[in-house]
Amino acid sequence: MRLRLLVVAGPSTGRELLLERGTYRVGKEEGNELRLEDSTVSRTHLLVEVLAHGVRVTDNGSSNGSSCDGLRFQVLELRPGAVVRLGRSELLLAPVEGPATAPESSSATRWGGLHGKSLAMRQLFTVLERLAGTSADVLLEGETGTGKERCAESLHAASARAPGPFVVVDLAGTPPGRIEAELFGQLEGALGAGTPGRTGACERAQGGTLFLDEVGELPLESQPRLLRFLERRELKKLGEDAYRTVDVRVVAASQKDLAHEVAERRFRQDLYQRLAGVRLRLPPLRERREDIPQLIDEALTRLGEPPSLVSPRTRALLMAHDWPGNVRELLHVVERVVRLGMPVALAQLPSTPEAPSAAGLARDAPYKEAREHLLQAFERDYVCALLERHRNNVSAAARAAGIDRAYLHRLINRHGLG
Ligand SMILES: Nc1ncnc2c1ncn2[C@@H]1O[C@H](COP(=O)(O)OP(=O)(O)OP(=O)(O)O)[C@@H](O)[C@H]1O
Repeated sequence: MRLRLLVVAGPSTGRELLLERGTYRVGKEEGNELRLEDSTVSRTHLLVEVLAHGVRVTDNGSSNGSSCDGLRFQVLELRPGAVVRLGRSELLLAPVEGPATAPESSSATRWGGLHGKSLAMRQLFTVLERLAGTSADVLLEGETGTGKERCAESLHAASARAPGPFVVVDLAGTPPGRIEAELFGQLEGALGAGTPGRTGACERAQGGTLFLDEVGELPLESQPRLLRFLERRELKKLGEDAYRTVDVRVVAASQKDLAHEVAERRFRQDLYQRLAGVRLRLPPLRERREDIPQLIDEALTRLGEPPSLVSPRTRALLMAHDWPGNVRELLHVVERVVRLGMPVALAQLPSTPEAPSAAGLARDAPYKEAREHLLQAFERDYVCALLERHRNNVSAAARAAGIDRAYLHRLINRHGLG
């Protein structure tokens, strides 16, 4: 794995150093491989030596010392995801490609408002825990409903900024012509006589965290202003002459693959690089099905219901589903079960590859194959609903359906519903 050291806080935020082999120097003097324009950093503050699975960092007799996870060190071996603090600057050790996820995983199965026991989520918790102690900006990537906003909120709540505001701007839901006023604010009369003045989200987030949802939707012409804000934390309202400085952490999120947007020239490369310094991916639910039972139970507890409300059979069904709407969709289904007291049948879920609905049937498949597919889906759906209706009493279910009990048992086994 190729690694880089990325400056995530302090005056040189955004600067990075590729670590290939040998020893590198970090400090405020010219001539260091990574130069930090930070007066609280020594001339050559830190030595970084590349090892097989990480790096070794050595404090080079600095005046203000070096620390990691709040502990001062002389010599330390770092794994990807670690953050080192020198003076006011913070350096993150991150892989060159892909998200800044650490191979180490937390033993916790929740972090703030995020639940999950899968390896991917526990690795994410390790990185989030470390990032909470820094002021690094973060880019969260993931499909709809994977928990990007929840993640940003949890990061805010776990950070020293928690007493400050958490301000959300949905760039997909704001008309392009209004985005700059929404972000930076406007002076009274700036957009014509009588238009009211307003404070933008970047300023309202003073002392706290700004969450930029769907940052990929930011129009190209507004991108330089956001870049300037990210680099200098300076803004001016529409109609204003002078810049003002704010102290804000920025967490941005995107469903779109921003690197692809850059390749298509819809997103500026420099803005992407500034945003993607620390990139975290929220995996889709279908890649971490083992989290589903916990998410169901957590939702039931929140709604004041016992885990037994969702039967093992329904759970099996929910585990098999592909969840294109991810955790949001799962929570809606659980809420529906609670609210309507309605069992979940396959027909109520969008089609999954394992159990297609008639609507999802491939019409261009050969007739026999398509028919078999549909019958399988019908059988599974029917048996599920039947068992739910009869609270898993197979005899009663068989009687009501007018089929033999042994035959119903065979159907249950064939579809793995036992
Ligand atoms: N790991 C999780 N544990 C508990 N709840 C979660 C988790 N992930 C998401 N949720 C819940 O799922 C719902 C959707 O999450 P959220 O709004 O954070 O997703 P998102 O990725 O920001 O979606 P979108 O891109 O559509 O805005 C919320 O109710 C959130 O609380």
